Amino acid sequence: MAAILSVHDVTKRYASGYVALERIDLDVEEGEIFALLGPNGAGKTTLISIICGIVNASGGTITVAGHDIVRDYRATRSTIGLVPQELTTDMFERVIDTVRFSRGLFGKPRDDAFIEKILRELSLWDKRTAKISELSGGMKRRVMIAKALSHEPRLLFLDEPTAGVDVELRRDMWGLVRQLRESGATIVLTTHYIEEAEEMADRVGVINHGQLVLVEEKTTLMKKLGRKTLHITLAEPMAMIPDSLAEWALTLIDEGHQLEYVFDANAERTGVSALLRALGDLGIGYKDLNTRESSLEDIFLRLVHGAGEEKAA
Ligand SMILES: Nc1ncnc2c1ncn2[C@@H]1O[C@H](COP(=O)(O)OP(=O)(O)OP(=O)(O)O)[C@@H](O)[C@H]1O
Repeated sequence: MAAILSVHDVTKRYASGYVALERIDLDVEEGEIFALLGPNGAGKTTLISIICGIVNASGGTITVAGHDIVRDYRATRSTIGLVPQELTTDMFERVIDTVRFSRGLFGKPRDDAFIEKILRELSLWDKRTAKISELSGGMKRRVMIAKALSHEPRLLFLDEPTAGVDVELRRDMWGLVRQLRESGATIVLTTHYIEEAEEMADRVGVINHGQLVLVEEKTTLMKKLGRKTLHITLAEPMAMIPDSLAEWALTLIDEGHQLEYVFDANAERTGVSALLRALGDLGIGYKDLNTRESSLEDIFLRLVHGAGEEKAA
């Protein structure tokens, strides 16, 4: 598949001297959902703002659908839709007017049938004459999406689409994003909710301290870096872990009632059976065993805290 977005060697140094992005290289393919994951302040919004022409890069080049974002500014802008983190729309305007106006801003001819289609898809049609100030938070967000879609962009950026929304609305939003992709759009979303990336993305990029530390297919990432955690519920609580079990680097949890062992699920030898034998030799009884796959969250935390760097290489 062809890249609709190519970011090459992009750096951003703010006037304060702060380096928010360092030599970012990234290709996003047409039709995918790409999640840019990172903690607060990692540089996600800065990167999106540069691609959308709101912030200037200090170095590097970016093309959108083959157009250089600086040289072919207009062509780029009409290819991109941006749903910013903050609601930035006139609260006293009516839903349909603000969406129509957004389309006009891109020089697109008025198309009532198209506006009706997006308002219906976003369940906003019944609210089309309501003032934005009268809508719920979730509906306001949908208006922002309708505005971003009004000029038929091929590449849609969603900056923290579900920050501060409740669980139900978050699920609705996920459904909506999938629907948008089915209609042919490429979607780049930023999030610091790992669950969101896990749920939706085809590929995940992890950004930390202005550096893209990893870009990977989500399923490959979870397999490659996947760990399993074994919980052993002890017959009798334990005060401390015997020295002879040091090689398994166990953790005593649940006030001494459980031992936790983290292992590489893909390894030839996981160490599980040797551990169970060692427990038997020491006369340590157990009542239950339970294993769980590491989630993207575990992987992310390891990466962001540095421990996963060698695995990301
Ligand atoms: N105009 C600016 N001048 C100086 N520093 C800035 C400016 N804008 C952002 N920064 C800094 O750049 C870093 C990256 O900010 P950015 O908003 O891109 O992060 P983010 O990953 O989107 O975080 P969040 O999830 O909190 O939105 C932060 O340390 C921020 O303080």
